[in-house]
Amino acid sequence: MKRWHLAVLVGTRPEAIKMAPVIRAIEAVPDARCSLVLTGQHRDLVQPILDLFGLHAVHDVQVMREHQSLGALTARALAGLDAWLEAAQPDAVLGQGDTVSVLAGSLASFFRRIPFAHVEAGLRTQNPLLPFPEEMNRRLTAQVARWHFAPTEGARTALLREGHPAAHIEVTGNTVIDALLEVLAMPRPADLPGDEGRPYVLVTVHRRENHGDALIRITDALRALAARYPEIDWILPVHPNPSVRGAVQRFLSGFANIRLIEPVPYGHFCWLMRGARLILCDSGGIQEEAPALGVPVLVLRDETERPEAVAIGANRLVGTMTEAIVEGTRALLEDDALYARMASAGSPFGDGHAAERIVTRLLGDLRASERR
Ligand SMILES: CC(=O)N[C@@H]1[C@@H](OP(=O)(O)OP(=O)(O)OC[C@H]2O[C@@H](n3ccc(=O)[nH]c3=O)[C@H](O)[C@@H]2O)O[C@H](CO)[C@@H](O)[C@@H]1O
Repeated sequence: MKRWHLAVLVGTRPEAIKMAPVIRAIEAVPDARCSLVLTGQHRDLVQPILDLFGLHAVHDVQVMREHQSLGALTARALAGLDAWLEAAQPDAVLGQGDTVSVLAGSLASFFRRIPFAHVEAGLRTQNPLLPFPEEMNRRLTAQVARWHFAPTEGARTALLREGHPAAHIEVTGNTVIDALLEVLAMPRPADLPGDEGRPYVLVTVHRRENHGDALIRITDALRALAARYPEIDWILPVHPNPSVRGAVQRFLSGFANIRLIEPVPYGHFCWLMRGARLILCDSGGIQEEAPALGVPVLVLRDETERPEAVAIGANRLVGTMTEAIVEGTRALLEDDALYARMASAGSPFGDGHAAERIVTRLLGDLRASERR
């Protein structure tokens, strides 16, 4: 019996979270095996996720260098992945989302004539520059992908509009919901930052287009909110990116109820989200996870590629202007009816079985192509 060799590429924290269920699903199939390959884009944030889900990488391309440009990073990832693909010759490669790692991985696979499967395909803002460079990374990846695993009907529609064949698109739900449900089925960790019994708002910010002035306006809003609501803790796991860390530490240190903490391991973070009164963030994954937990999100961006959660009223775009953030947060904290509507709006990103659907479709097509 042929044993199908599938390679999964992972560069950053969100890719590790979203591909962990896919790797597990591949490993559960008797005639398939999985090689996990890291690019090393977020080494420190990825390893704890691999440990949490019991995963081991077979190779790390180690792409990161100090102060390198996006071009240099992409070139290093492309060359490193190409060398691994030449030696390993997998039957198909899977990559997720919109990072430089997925762009380099899809292109490297194309050059080696190995079919590429794009997980979380079809997210679009319609603005090629926002978010930068992710919107272009995912559009380019779609050009070379053989399979587009779309999380929602809206993502499928976006792919059809760009001319991708319907037969190559499958709506699966987002694998982040698989990962979230798996973590919440594990025992709750005892030592969570929000365990002191005080209500708290969770805040994360890291998007490149929010570095600089937008981040300063966001910190202004958080200081105003912390002063206005002293009974609430404002908990910020600070992203390791130096542009984020510098501004956050400079403008938010030294306030009694603003708690700057290190990034929280995913196994803890899911529970931290679940216990939050609300979440302010520019993160993509959190916009998907929080509605499944019934926690309202105010999105610190002007656009989102996740309009489904905004359309049903689970999330709201507040942008990055200080007043709008303060006002949006005030409304949610003080208007119980608005809060209840957002918290009970529902979860549009899947049922926790996305990974199974992806692996079933992919292996089905590979087996069928062998018979032909
Ligand atoms: C433009 C855009 O939207 N792109 C997204 C982007 O990523 P993102 O914006 O979702 O990235 P982050 O916010 O860094 O990660 C989020 C994850 O991290 C968990 N988390 C967070 C803080 C913490 O302290 N501990 C944690 O565990 C959290 O629960 C969540 O699951 O790239 C992905 C890859 O291609 C894409 O899929 C995805 O479209």
